[in-house]
Amino acid sequence: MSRFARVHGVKRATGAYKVLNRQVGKAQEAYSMIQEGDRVAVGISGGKDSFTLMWILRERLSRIPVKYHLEGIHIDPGFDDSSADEIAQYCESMNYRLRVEKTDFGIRAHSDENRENPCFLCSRLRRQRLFELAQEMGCTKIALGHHKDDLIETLFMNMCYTGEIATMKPYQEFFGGEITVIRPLAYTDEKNIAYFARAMNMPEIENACPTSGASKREEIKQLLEGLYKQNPKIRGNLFRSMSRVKTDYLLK
Ligand SMILES: Nc1ncnc2c1ncn2[C@@H]1O[C@H](COP(=O)(O)OP(=O)(O)OP(=O)(O)O)[C@@H](O)[C@H]1O
Repeated sequence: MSRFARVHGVKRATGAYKVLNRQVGKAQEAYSMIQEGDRVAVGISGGKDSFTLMWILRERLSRIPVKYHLEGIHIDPGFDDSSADEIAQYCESMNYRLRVEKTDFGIRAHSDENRENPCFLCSRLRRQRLFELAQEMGCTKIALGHHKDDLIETLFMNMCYTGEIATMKPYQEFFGGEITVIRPLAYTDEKNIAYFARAMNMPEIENACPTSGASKREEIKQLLEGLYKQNPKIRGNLFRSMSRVKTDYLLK
């Protein structure tokens, strides 16, 4: 355990820390996500996933031989002023570097001029800005806090709403490899992250988005939760199925 972990009182979360560390290590190994000298922009939303992501990337840095640089970026969707301030305060207290970018993406996505689903437009604008800022800051990798449950939900979202079989990749290159999105929590269950974040007293900063909690993704989440209650093996099987695709048994 690193000095960073001890200083931040990881003892209370030892079990969850061990699982988190093992699964992040496994993802890193499977995809060689971060290499020596990388400048990594970490997308910080104010929720448990991205705070846990920043924490574990920072903690590993003080323990593993590979050296890299972390830059937090928060894209403020413009609903209120207080959440960005709270995120900045927490990051400062943890000594994380953070850039806050004020935008009106959330407001625009919910205005009458937008004919799309607000979540689609908001996340597209946020992603574009995140890419631009990362490049401006000299980062070639962008780390996002998506976890195992997000990947399974995305598979279902794509099947149900776009008629495609696809998910988010743990390691995904863009613009011919100029920038790479990495998802170091891809092998980690949301439950473990939630337990870890609570035990570590990480703040969960209120999301002022009016669509939050009422999205299509939330419906899929509920559906999956129902399946997992019937048989807990289903989560693992669904996750594994994404890397065991029998294309010969699909339609043309
Ligand atoms: N406003 C934002 N600014 C920067 N990065 C963001 C922002 N919103 C989301 N992200 C990044 O995208 C990831 C997935 O976003 P999503 O909205 O699905 O969050 P989530 O599953 O609720 O996670 P979290 O607990 O981090 O909020 C986040 O973990 C974070 O890395």
